[in-house]
Amino acid sequence: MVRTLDSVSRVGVVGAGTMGSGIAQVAATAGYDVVMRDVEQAYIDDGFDTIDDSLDRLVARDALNESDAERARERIVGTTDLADLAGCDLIVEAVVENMDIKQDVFAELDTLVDADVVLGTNTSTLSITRIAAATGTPGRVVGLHFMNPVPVMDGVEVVVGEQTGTGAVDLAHNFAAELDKETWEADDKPGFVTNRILMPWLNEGIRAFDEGVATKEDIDRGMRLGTNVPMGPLELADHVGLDVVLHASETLAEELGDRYRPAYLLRRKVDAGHLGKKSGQGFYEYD
Ligand SMILES: NC(=O)c1ccc[n+]([C@@H]2O[C@H](COP(=O)([O-])OP(=O)(O)OC[C@H]3O[C@@H](n4cnc5c(N)ncnc54)[C@H](O)[C@@H]3O)[C@@H](O)[C@H]2O)c1
Repeated sequence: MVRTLDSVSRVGVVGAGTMGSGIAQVAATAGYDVVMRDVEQAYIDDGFDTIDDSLDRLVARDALNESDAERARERIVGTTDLADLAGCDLIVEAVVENMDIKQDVFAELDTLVDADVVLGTNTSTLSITRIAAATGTPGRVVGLHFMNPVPVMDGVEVVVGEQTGTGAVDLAHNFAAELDKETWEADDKPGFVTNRILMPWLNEGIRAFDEGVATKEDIDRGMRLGTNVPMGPLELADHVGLDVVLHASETLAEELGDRYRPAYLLRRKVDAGHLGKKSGQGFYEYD
């Protein structure tokens, strides 16, 4: 038996980067006390800067009132000490997308937190089952795949590993609902639903551009106007980060074969350090 939502009041978030800071923010906004852990104080400080900016933007557009934003901010505590997660009722891991690092984190968490605490992972492409294998309690490990940017996106993908128990799955859905997110469920197969379909779509957009099918602007316009998506493949790839798209595509290609092979131009952009919006240049240029 794992803890149900009624007994969750403190949430531990491992990793204070793009996703961890967002998850900490939405959990705190929903009223949970949050302990956010990263390996260095500088990363925690960056995480808090991201949270402050995001809360300010929400207040500016009247999506959140100022006192609720302040209260949310006060509910989040940062730490570099994993042991500070010991009293948490639910853990969400959002460290770098690397199996060895995630397995180390889960092995440590397994001995640190009570045996009925659900351990969620925000992995985009890695096997939940393999992450869970680093623990002695794989039944409590579940995929809790938030979308970027977490405070803006409405959906969370719940991923069920080979040994994930129904209690952990139920808690994942219920917790996401408490954060005002809708969920869908995927079996633990490479890329789950979202990245399995998104990654080849992005790569095909990049190949279409490289092969001269249309200008980059027209590829994006065509997909926006033609299929009613908010962003076309080249602008979305820039937004996600070209290094992130490359890494995810490589992981999926290892498992699913050639149809997931990254586009040549994607690799060339990453080799050049053109990573998209975050580096100021990708398929487009940014200020
Ligand atoms: N960025 C996205 O668009 C996106 C979307 C969905 C899911 N994800 C997944 O979320 C996870 C995190 O991605 P991100 O974009 O936030 O990465 P990020 O690089 O912004 O942040 C990762 C953080 O983890 C920290 N970290 C590394 N080892 C740690 C440890 N042992 N303990 C605590 N912190 C540690 C790093 O210092 C860094 O601050 C990955 O699994 C990624 O695949 C990312």
